[in-house]
Amino acid sequence: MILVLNSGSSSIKYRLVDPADPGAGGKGVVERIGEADGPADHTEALRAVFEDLSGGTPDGVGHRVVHGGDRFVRPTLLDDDTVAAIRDLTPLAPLHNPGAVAGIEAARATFGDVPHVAVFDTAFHSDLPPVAATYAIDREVAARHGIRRYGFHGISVEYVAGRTAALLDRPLADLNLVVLHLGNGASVTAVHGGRSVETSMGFTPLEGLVMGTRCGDLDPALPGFLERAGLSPSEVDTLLQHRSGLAGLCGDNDMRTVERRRAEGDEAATLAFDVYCHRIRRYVGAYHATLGRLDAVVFTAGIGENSSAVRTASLAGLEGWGIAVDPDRNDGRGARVISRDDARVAVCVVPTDEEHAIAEAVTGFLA
Ligand SMILES: Nc1ncnc2c1ncn2[C@@H]1O[C@H](COP(=O)(O)OP(=O)(O)O)[C@@H](O)[C@H]1O
Ligand SMILES: CC(=O)OP(=O)(O)O
Ligand SMILES: [Mg+2]
Repeated sequence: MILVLNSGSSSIKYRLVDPADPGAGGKGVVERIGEADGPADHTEALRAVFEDLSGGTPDGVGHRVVHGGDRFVRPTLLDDDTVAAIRDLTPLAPLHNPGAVAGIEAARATFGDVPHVAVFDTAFHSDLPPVAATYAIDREVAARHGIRRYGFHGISVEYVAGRTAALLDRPLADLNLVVLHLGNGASVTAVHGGRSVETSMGFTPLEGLVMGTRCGDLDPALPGFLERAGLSPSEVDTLLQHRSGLAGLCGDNDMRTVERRRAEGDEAATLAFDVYCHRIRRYVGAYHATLGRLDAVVFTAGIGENSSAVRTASLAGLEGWGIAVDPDRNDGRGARVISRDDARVAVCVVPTDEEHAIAEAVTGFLA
């Protein structure tokens, strides 16, 4: 059994995976770490996970780590040195890496005798073509600080690309895909023959699509403008990471609530929904151009898998590009093709499973 941990700043999602039997094993989430009614810290949270797993010791532990920087481009066995290196990457992923490090340290203290393996969101994008990875800024400044596009959600996107090939019954090597991972964080990736060739998140997971609380793309002059207007750098960070996106536009970061309010005619929620979908459509068009030929648009993660309204609105008006969603198929469930039979480009819904992908990676490190 492999224990997979997806540690956030205030929660630990966990899953016990039997690689030989994907249906088996328990899972759960411990939330509100550090709050009055929750566990005091990640170690105490892991104790609750441990109890829930009724005391069994896993054969290995897999950890999702969002930012691997330049150093980590494949699943990596953890020791004191690699944990320190992951901690050093915190400034690049302030929302994500601290929780991962806390989870890793607590888990290594709890399960000291088994291999711990970090699996990175950035790894799948590590060989992005230079034209897609390079920001047009002074090369020396960029080199000094390691400034380039890293890309994220790679564990999910790689897994979903493989599943899409199976769903379409075509070799992944032959497919050009646009994969939309729409969860709390949201990104879009162009996948050519199983490799990431363009992706919307960049140096950090803030760039690109509109997200639950993150702004995505904006004029790079804005942070400097806001600082000159009196906000501190950390206030600007908080604004763009936590008080933007759907939450900034309408006060709600949960797409279910946004959709309900929109159905009731709420103007702020309607604009938030429209801005969210407009941004997606723009990226689908841009990545179609990057790929030249497009075989499938793929929706995954919480919003991508569950919101038929987002899928419809994001792809509306693209019939001339060979993209047309069938309303009945769109309303169905599970992994499926939702495009019309006469459309040139397949549109797919493919549930992601980051924990399964991480468990598979850990298996390679077991004796
Ligand atoms: N039925 C649904 N309709 C619309 N949005 C949904 C639905 N179910 C879940 N979501 C949305 O999915 C998002 C969370 O996605 P998820 O992939 O679980 O995020 P993460 O793993 O990044 O925490 C939330 O915005 C939530 O509102
Ligand atoms: C990288 C990222 O944004 O992850 P999440 O969607 O889990 O917040
Ligand atoms: Mg997620």
